[in-house]
Amino acid sequence: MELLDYCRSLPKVELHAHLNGSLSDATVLKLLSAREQQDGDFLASAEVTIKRGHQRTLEECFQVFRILHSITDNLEAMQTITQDVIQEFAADNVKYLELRTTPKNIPNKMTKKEYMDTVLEATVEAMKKSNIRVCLLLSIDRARGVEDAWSTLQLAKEYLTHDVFGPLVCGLDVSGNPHSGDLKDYLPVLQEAQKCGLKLAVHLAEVSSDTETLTMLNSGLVDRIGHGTFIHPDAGGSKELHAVVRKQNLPLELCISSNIKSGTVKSACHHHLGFWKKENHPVVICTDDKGVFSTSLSEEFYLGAQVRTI
Ligand SMILES: CNc1ncnc2c1ncn2[C@@H]1O[C@H](COP(=O)(O)O)[C@@H](O)[C@H]1O
Ligand SMILES: [Zn+2]
Repeated sequence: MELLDYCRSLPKVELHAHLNGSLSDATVLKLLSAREQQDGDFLASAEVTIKRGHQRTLEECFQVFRILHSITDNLEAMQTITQDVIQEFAADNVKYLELRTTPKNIPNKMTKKEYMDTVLEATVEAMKKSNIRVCLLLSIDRARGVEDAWSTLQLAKEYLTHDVFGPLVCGLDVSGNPHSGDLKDYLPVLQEAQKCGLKLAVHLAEVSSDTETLTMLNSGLVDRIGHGTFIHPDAGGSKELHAVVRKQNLPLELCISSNIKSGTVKSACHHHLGFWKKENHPVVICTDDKGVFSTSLSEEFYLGAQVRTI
């Protein structure tokens, strides 16, 4: 059996997938045609996704998210994308999926609660149709400010006691452009989240940022690290930083295509998966944004097999 087919045949777990970043070309086209903007001044899906061998800077990736958000700015679109994305992961033989998304308030269109209710309802429906278990992380976008983070936490807390949605909400994610804001400003929100029993997955060291990363890790609030690209000494991380991650034995969510296509890692064989595997450190291979980076979890497993651990 070909390696890629073998990767497809494996039952898989996906722990790091942003909902709006996971839109397939088919879903983007569906949304565009629903808006009848297909041949207007709107971007075609081919300009949204980053195909094999192509690259964008992280800044350019964040411009892509803005485009995607402009076509998912209503409840109908949110229902469509949630169902499509879950169904696509299920078709890739993903059996357990943790989806993360940033609740958004769009004046006259949806409140953050309506946004999340719609995502959760669509998740329940999608699970009935496919053989997949899905949980949700509510994302805090570090570019949206601390006030916005408090309101997202408040929403997450309300779900914890909800009969149907409660068991689906497993924690918070902290993401967003790593060049925006300072994560230490979010510590009070995250402390409160931890007190409420919410697990915390935090994007850390996606770009070189030793001081911020150490502050977050020393807070004892982080349950899983997203990316951690610049933690290990070979990537310029300090010995202290490496030692803290080892001591806390914090799992790393690794997204190979995302890092290569956004230019923070040179190639699959240079990926830090190799370093952490060699240390026998807990890692999980994930997609990050399967739509934007034009990938699937099976393809990420395939790339992972090319990472050298010598
Ligand atoms: C490429 N590496 C990354 N680094 C940091 N944050 C990222 C990201 N990829 C995605 N996001 C975060 O996820 C949002 C899109 O999904 P949702 O609208 O929440 O469903 C982006 O706006 C960003 O905040
Ligand atoms: Zn991410």
